[in-house]
Amino acid sequence: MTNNTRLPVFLLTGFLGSGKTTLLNQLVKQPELARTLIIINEFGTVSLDHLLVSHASDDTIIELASGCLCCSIRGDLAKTLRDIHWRFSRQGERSFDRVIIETTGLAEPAPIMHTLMTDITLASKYRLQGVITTLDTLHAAATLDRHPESQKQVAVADLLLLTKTDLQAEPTPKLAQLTARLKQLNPAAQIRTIQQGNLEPQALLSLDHIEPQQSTIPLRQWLNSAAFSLTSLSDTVPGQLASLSAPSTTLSQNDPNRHNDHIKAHCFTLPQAITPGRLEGWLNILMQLMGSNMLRVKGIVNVVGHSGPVVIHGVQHIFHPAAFLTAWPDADRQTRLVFITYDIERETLARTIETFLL
Ligand SMILES: Nc1nc2c(ncn2[C@@H]2O[C@H](COP(=O)(O)OP(=O)(O)OP(=O)(O)O)[C@@H](O)[C@H]2O)c(=O)[nH]1
Repeated sequence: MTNNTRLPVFLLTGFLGSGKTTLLNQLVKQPELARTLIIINEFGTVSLDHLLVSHASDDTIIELASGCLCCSIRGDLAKTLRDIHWRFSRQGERSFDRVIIETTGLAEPAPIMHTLMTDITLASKYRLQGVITTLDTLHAAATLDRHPESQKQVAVADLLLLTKTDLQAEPTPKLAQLTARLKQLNPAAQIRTIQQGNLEPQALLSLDHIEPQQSTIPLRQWLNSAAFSLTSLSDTVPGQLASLSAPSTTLSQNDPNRHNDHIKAHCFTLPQAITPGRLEGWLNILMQLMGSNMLRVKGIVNVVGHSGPVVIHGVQHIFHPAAFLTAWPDADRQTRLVFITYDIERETLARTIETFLL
């Protein structure tokens, strides 16, 4: 099925109390989002969030309680998504046009994304249009320090929303530091500040998480490798591994690297075309060796024998089918690979590239 026929799904994540429900409440009041089905997952036996979300028609809120979506009740989510097509139909007409899934504050988004990518029935009916992560500006720095889940929520986001900025009199150095840290963790994500959940629906509707071959977002913008290059160490030229091993930045007080975040963003540019066999072999090895720590991998690859770029995109050990585009968007034919990793250093990635890809 094409993008036009599959239903968009938005994943709303963010640490406990960071403003997910407040945002959802504002969004569902917007006419543009009227035909939205909401799935709320709460951890614990008594769930409250679904009571807090007001919606035009209450029967378009589904609550998945007593377990966390990313672990124990992923099957429930899959079943719910399979069933809602007929459950929410009136006289054969589906009564919703999109789905927003609000996760628990402690959920890791990647397993939920995998469910959407790997379940054949779901993948034929739904497409992930965006991952939105809320961060409470007052507590986000400490939360990122203490909770790897929070870092992972940032790493896979397309849109990062900094909430509760109204509680600070004016933009503070802390807010600037937080923004710099988020850019370090996920250079390609958009970052916005919001107050009391106010966000124009278009901010969601314009997201385009995957499938650049059908996307309205230009390829270069989708990859956004320029953002990675700005914040990562420096582009790698094969054969210069010695220089890669040396620390290349001096950490200052304001440097977001000083937090020792486990998550890092890396970008590699490779001038030469790559054979299909090597690309496949390298991807297999990469996934076998470090799949679970590869939070996000995206690439535009110059493959020998193809007139256009081959686009790769994976979340942890699961890759979307590669897309073979017919033409390059501009004269630049270089392969660009961007990674967001957990506890994987740049040198390690560089070595796999040099050894198995080149
Ligand atoms: N001042 C202020 N308060 C906010 C803002 N956003 C959310 N809050 C408040 O923060 C508290 C937590 O917000 P929620 O929207 O419930 O957060 P959540 O992420 O859904 O929380 P959990 O379901 O516990 O994970 C509530 O009391 C909200 O009213 C904001 O922008 N400004």
